[in-house]
Amino acid sequence: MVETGQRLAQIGVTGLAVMGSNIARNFARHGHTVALHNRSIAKTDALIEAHGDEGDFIRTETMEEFVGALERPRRVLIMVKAGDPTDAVIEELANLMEPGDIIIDGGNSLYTDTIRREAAMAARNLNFVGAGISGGEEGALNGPSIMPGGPAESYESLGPLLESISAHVDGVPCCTHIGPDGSGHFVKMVHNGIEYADMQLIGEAYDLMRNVLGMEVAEIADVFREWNTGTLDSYLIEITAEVLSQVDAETGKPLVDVIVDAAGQKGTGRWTVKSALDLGIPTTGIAEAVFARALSSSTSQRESARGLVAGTTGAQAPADKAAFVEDIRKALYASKVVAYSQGFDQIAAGSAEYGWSVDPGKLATIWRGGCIIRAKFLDRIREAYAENPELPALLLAPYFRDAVEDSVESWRRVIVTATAMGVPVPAFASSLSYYDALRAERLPAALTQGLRDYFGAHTYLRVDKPGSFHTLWSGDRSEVEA
Ligand SMILES: NC(=O)C1=CN([C@@H]2O[C@H](COP(=O)(O)OP(=O)(O)OC[C@H]3O[C@@H](n4cnc5c(N)ncnc54)[C@H](OP(=O)(O)O)[C@@H]3O)[C@@H](O)[C@H]2O)C=CC1
Ligand SMILES: O=C(CO)[C@H](O)[C@H](O)COP(=O)(O)O
Repeated sequence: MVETGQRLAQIGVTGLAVMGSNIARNFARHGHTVALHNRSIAKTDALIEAHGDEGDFIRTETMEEFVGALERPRRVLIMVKAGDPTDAVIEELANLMEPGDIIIDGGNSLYTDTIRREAAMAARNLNFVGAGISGGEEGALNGPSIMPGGPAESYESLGPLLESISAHVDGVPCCTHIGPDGSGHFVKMVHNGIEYADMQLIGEAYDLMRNVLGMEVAEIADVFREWNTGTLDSYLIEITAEVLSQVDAETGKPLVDVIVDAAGQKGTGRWTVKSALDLGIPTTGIAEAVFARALSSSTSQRESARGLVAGTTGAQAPADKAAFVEDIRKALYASKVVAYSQGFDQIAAGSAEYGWSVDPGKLATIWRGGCIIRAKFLDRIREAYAENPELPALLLAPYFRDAVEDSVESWRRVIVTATAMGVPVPAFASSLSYYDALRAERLPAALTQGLRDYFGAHTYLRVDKPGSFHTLWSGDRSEVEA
């Protein structure tokens, strides 16, 4: 119990599972006094027991005690399960807080929930900050990437605190104010969507080496290790080499061979695709990644389909293994450019729809460190937006345009070979189709418009004159202006 005159905490953390406990330790290690709270006291005690000597923690049991342990304006970071649990904790806190206090939701909340919660809290004169936090367990402890939305005034009080615990790259904190209400959670959602695409592309590259080239897992791990020294240098490529190098102690097999091949998902990738559909942005790389996880988990259907004919008779693996590995690297890089380009398109569209004014260059800057998609690549994205803040698409920035043009022949060879050999490459293939569609002089959408006009009199535009037109399909087939 905290009594008057006792020391008060600069920040409180409620929800002390993987993320909350490590962020609380991170705050404490940076010299901040941290009030701790968890629904069940066991997690609070476990944290104090194991790490109580790392800094100044205030242990609390009840929400009343927790709120009472905070200096004013009170700042509370919620790190509990997204959805109903977050609403329950917000309500409990709001009933105990006073005007001007700040509630920060650091979980993976849906941005529309954040918009709703921010408005509800504002009506009670409380500041609500929806902050995307990325970095997993290790990032939470040693420096995550933090994407806070909410009122700009809240960032004045909160910014220095959050920046102090974030990752830093070239001395720059990986934390910046993103924009109003749901913007922080929106960009975190797209970050996770890109994470899905990145991981799917890595998976396809692995599968090609394994099932087209017949390489051993350890040898593939070495390829990823090598790739991590070049333009693909990133956290996910680095940990791919680690996971592929892991040997299962029980069987002596590569760990990847004893893990069930059904990918889970908690929702952020799916939300990204739903939002892309609503915004009309073709985020195809992320969509393929979400669908690939869903297909992998359709276990009984996959079981029933196992006997389907492959039709790969006569298909041969490329003779030059090293050359094909290089083709895969280039296909991976080009597909990754497409996924990021689409993700940034979606952020621009979301920002325009909700009036957030999200700065893509600032976002690329804070994604350079701390988060799961951190990569050397992000520095190039930051530079691209610094050179031209009005870029029509990331893919069209000179650096990325050159990189993709340099990769496109390899990209095609990889997809042709994969298709001939019956190895699925949904994200590689759809990314190349996106690239081809984007650069096409004419698209078959003209025929779609003709068909729509035929069956539904939906009208079409002409290339040679203004106005909307309709052909009298069931009459004399003359054209009328609509
Ligand atoms: N794990 C990760 O890598 C990342 C997670 N996130 C997000 O951060 C948040 C925390 O994630 P993580 O640390 O993995 O923990 P979990 O998502 O597993 O959530 C567990 C925590 O939520 C609490 N909780 C659950 N239901 C309630 C409730 N009804 N009322 C009060 N508390 C409740 C639990 O309390 P109790 O101990 O009493 O059960 C526990 O502290 C989530 O929103 C997650 O999506 C964000 C980035 C990365
Ligand atoms: O936010 C995260 C990383 O950035 C979390 O780890 C999240 O759980 C990842 O999503 P999923 O579980 O759907 O793969």
